[in-house]
Amino acid sequence: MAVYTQVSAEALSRFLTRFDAGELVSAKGIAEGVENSNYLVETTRDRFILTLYEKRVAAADLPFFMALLDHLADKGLPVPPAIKDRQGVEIHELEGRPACLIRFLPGVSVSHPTPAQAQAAAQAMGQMHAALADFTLERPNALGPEGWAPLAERCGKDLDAIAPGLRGDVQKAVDRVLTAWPAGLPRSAIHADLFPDNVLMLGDRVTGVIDFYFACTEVRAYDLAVMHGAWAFDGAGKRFDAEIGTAVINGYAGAFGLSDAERAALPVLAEGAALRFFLTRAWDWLNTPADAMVTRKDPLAYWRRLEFYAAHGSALFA
Ligand SMILES: Nc1ncnc2c1ncn2[C@@H]1O[C@H](COP(=O)(O)OP(=O)(O)OP(=O)(O)O)[C@@H](O)[C@H]1O
Ligand SMILES: N[C@@H](CCO)C(=O)O
Repeated sequence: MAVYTQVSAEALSRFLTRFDAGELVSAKGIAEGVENSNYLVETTRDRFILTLYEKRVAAADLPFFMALLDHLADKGLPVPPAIKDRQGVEIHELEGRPACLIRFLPGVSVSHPTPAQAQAAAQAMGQMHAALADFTLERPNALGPEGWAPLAERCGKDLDAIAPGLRGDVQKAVDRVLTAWPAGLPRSAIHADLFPDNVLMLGDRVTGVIDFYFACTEVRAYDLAVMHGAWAFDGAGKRFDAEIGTAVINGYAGAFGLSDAERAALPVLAEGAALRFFLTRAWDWLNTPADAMVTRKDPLAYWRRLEFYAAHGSALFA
């Protein structure tokens, strides 16, 4: 579920009077997603997504995310910008939470992408990187390489409750990846979480790229590494799909380009990306009560990816 904050019909109707968005017809909580509260709102004019930002999104970061979305939408990319009210304001407060009314985009996220869909999504990432070349705002990556050792430390010995010996193995993996981490690759604003559930599609066409709330300034090719890990394995991280992996790399390289240095760094970037999702999932796993209404995501699914990249990474991206 992802409705942490209930919005009353009265409060929502009042909220909508700030916009030229029509009057409230219906509002339904959206079950997908785990980070924020999302509603599908129908008015007499249109459909919108209402998002109330919860624990992981800091209000201070919203201007960066909204500027990024405006920048991409202005360049014609299928991303959902926030709707401006009559005063031109995008970021509001509702029921005590920061809130935005967001453009609704058609499409559905595919749970088992085909190579053609993976290629189209990777092309969309390439187009996004091209459009971000002149985006000047910056946001540090709180879940980037400098954050991994402290996060592993905070998970601590409880990691061994996920799998025996995991804590020591994680420390070794963090050390290994940080030692090999590339210096000097081009940096840019990136999405940083381009999983299949964050891409809306109709057939093989990308109709929406959503959920920019981890977007940050980072090594640009790291975005591609995140995508590769998220798209080219089954959910459990047990089976690698080489055809999807190739479609992701070729889709991106065809749309934006991939330098030799970036390609050579992909094995370690992919290991780093796997580590990032392993660590945040492990933290959530250890700190979310088993009976919470939120589905915990399996950290080991990303540990398996990390092991796969460590074993096969250099052959994979050659
Ligand atoms: N602009 C949009 N247009 C259409 N549907 C959207 C839009 N934004 C979000 N959705 C729908 O709402 C769902 C949840 O959105 P989102 O993934 O942003 O939630 P979240 O809680 O921030 O997520 P996550 O757990 O993936 O980080 C999506 O799966 C999608 O179905
Ligand atoms: N994509 C992340 C969740 C945060 O968006 C994961 O699957 O662990």
